Amino acid sequence: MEKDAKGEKNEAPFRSGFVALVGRPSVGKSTLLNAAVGGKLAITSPVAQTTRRRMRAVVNTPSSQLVIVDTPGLHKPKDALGKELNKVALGELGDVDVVAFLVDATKPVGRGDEWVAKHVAASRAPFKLLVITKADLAKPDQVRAQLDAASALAKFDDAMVISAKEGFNVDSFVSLVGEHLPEGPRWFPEDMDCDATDEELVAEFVREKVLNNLRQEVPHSVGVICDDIDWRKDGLASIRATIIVEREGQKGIVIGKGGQMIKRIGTQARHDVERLFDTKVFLDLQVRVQPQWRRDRNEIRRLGYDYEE
Ligand SMILES: Nc1nc2c(ncn2[C@@H]2O[C@H](COP(=O)(O)OP(=O)(O)OP(=O)(O)O)[C@@H](O)[C@H]2O)c(=O)[nH]1
Repeated sequence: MEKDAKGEKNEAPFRSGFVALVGRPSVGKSTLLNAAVGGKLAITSPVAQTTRRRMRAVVNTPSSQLVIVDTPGLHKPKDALGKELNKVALGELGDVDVVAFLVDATKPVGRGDEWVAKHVAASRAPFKLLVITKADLAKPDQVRAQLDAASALAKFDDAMVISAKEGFNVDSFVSLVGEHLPEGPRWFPEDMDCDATDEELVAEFVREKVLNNLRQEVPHSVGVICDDIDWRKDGLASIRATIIVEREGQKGIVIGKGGQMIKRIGTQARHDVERLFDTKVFLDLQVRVQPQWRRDRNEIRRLGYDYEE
């Protein structure tokens, strides 16, 4: 907490948001992501279809929470599949708060970098950071030349040099990015030290939106289950989730007049889920009344809460 000239407390706002790491294959994206998290991936998705899905990790600091999304290495597409993969990686640039463009210190800046940089330049992300990686493998002159060459590829808001392998400037990367995220809440619990499944994350987002919109009316008697995530061939995700309440009256409140409330909850949750999964999402929300579900220990577990005997 900072104090201003009058000695009054001046609390800095908490910041949170999404960060995309982009760059050519093998530039060091995953290594940076791992180093930033400190070896412990709070949230990862090492599941099937890794080509379509990205790793994501949550980095917590006292003043910020970064949700970092790793992308498949970008390359000039040679075929339809390459195009498809690139589309996934590039889609990420559309809706993140920070884009970090990684350039390998040891490889001459080339047409591959240029090609990725063009997309970075076109991104709407409010903060674009140039990161020269693998500094431990390059001489200072080489790093400087690399900085100059890469800086000319697009308009960056800042630039830095790191070595994820040696931990050099990784903390600075985290704090610089953190400073440029929008004000916002901690999306994920700080002590979340286990992997969360995609289903759990979706349920968490939906539940958050229900609580945000209906703070007074539907207190803790609401649970959310994500019933199904269908990763479609076209890269989109079709998701079904159920909001569970204890009484009919609560169901009406969650649905709202003419379905307005459930629509609002769905839109807000979908937006978050799309940012997290980095793909277009269809989110189908149902509301189910299940009296006293909180007394059913299996149901509680199914809803993702710990049940203590
Ligand atoms: N010496 C050194 N090697 C590094 C550093 N960062 C990454 N590497 C190495 O570079 C190689 C590629 O690193 P990755 O992190 O897998 O690269 P990536 O960008 O995620 O690769 P793709 O998933 O193919 O796009 C690995 O062998 C890393 O060990 C670094 O700071 N220093």
